[in-house]
Amino acid sequence: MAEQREMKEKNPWHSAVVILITVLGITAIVALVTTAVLQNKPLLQKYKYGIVLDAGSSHTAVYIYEWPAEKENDTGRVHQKHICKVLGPGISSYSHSPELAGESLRTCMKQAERFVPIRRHRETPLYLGATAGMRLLSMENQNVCDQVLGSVEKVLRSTPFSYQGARIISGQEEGAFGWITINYLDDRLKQGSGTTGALDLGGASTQITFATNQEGMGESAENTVTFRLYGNDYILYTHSFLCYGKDQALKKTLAQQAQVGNSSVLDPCFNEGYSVDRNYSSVYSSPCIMAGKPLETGYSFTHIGKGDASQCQQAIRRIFTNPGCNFSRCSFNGVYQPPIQGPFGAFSAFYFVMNFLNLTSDSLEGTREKMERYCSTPWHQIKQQHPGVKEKYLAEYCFSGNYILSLLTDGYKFTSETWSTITFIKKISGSDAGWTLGYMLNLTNMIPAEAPDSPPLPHAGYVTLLLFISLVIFVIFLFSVKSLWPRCTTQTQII
Ligand SMILES: O=P(O)(O)OP(=O)(O)OP(=O)(O)OC[C@H]1O[C@@H](n2cnc3c(O)ncnc32)[C@H](O)[C@@H]1O
Ligand SMILES: [Ca+2]
Repeated sequence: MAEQREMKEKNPWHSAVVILITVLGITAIVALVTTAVLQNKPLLQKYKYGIVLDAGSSHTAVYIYEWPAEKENDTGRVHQKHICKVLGPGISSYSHSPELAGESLRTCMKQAERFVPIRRHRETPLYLGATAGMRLLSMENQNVCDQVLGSVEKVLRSTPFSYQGARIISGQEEGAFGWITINYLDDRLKQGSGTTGALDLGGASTQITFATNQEGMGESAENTVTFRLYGNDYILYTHSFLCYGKDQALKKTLAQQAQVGNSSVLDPCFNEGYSVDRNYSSVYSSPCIMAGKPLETGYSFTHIGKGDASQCQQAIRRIFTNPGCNFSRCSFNGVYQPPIQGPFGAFSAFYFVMNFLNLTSDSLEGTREKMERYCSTPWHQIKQQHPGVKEKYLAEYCFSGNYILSLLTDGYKFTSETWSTITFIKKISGSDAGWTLGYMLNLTNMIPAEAPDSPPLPHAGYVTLLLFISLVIFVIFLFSVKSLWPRCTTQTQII
């Protein structure tokens, strides 16, 4: 017994010191890991905001974006918090009373004041970008165009936000920023791998933008945009076709079918049974249709639907001119276009129309067949089937679907094979596809040219490694203490 007590006394494993060291060791490891975890835990999230007004030809929309304050330069962090659609037409339609253009924005701007926390108002940048409607107005009457911009500027300056300017953006910017938006939202820019091309169909213009390799891009400098984003270089092909948005294309197609003096126009792009009286001046009231405009347009005509998709496409094909191509290859109107490189995201009216027609996942042949069927359905039946849909949109879907088919195939040269690379999209991760997000990211320098330095290990990996090393040290320590024990025991036995 005495021997045993002596052994226990001499056994360091049972001594108070060793127990204390063990407890301290475990406590130290727990403290170390807890500190590592807490150190990297995000602080209470603080958000920043940005507002962009998309002053389109058909309407204006106010987009409010939000992002975590400390993650500004991380891709995919900015998202759309709210969209407010301004009531009434686009600002370019206020040419007869420019001051009302600004007034039309007030309701949405009041809404924006509620969506952005008051303490952030002063620092929130506010931009307005106007697109094809204002480009056309500036061609028609620069003075009125300036008055409209002055009127929206006055109202935007009166808001509590940090007003950064209202301007007409170029077609190149519209295309390139649309491309940035969808690739940013898809989180493709940081990876530096494949990107998605952008197809945007507005009311007055349409844009095609895709990344391409350098070969051949020297052919047309005006169609080339280069970016360095997150350390990757991109060469983009982009073109904006003014007057080829769906409203202007409809006017062009109708003007080409109408002969002044005729009291009726039989239109294959409208359903049979459709019949509306129109004035010739409404058809020719656009700088897009100046050519061929008769001196006397004060007549009216009855616009009658005939409902024939293939005839409609023939009529549409005639609005794409073919003046000869001065480059190695062209899309239409003598515009350079390198071979298309998919995949593509097609948004705005591409989506509205194809979604309504239930054509977002059909083959090219399937799309043609469905269009034939839709156009040949009598107008009264179409109205019966879709009682909740705005009649103007409903009447135009036969034209719009055929226009999209023709623009993509006859215009941009998509084939049965490449058609399947197009995805019709409205939103990506809750944010609308369109040029506004890319525009704001660019103006606020939120996409750095070089990839930001990141720690060699992700946070979880860092904590795991720390835990592992601590455990190894602790185990080594225990073994070294234990290795003393038999020696002590032996000594005891000898004694
Ligand atoms: O880019 P620009 O050419 O300036 O024009 P926009 O910005 O005003 O054009 P949108 O993309 O907002 O809309 C494109 C067209 O789609 C129309 N549109 C909007 N919603 C629609 C819907 O649900 N169904 C059919 N057409 C729709 C709208 O009237 C325009 O003619
Ligand atoms: Ca637009």
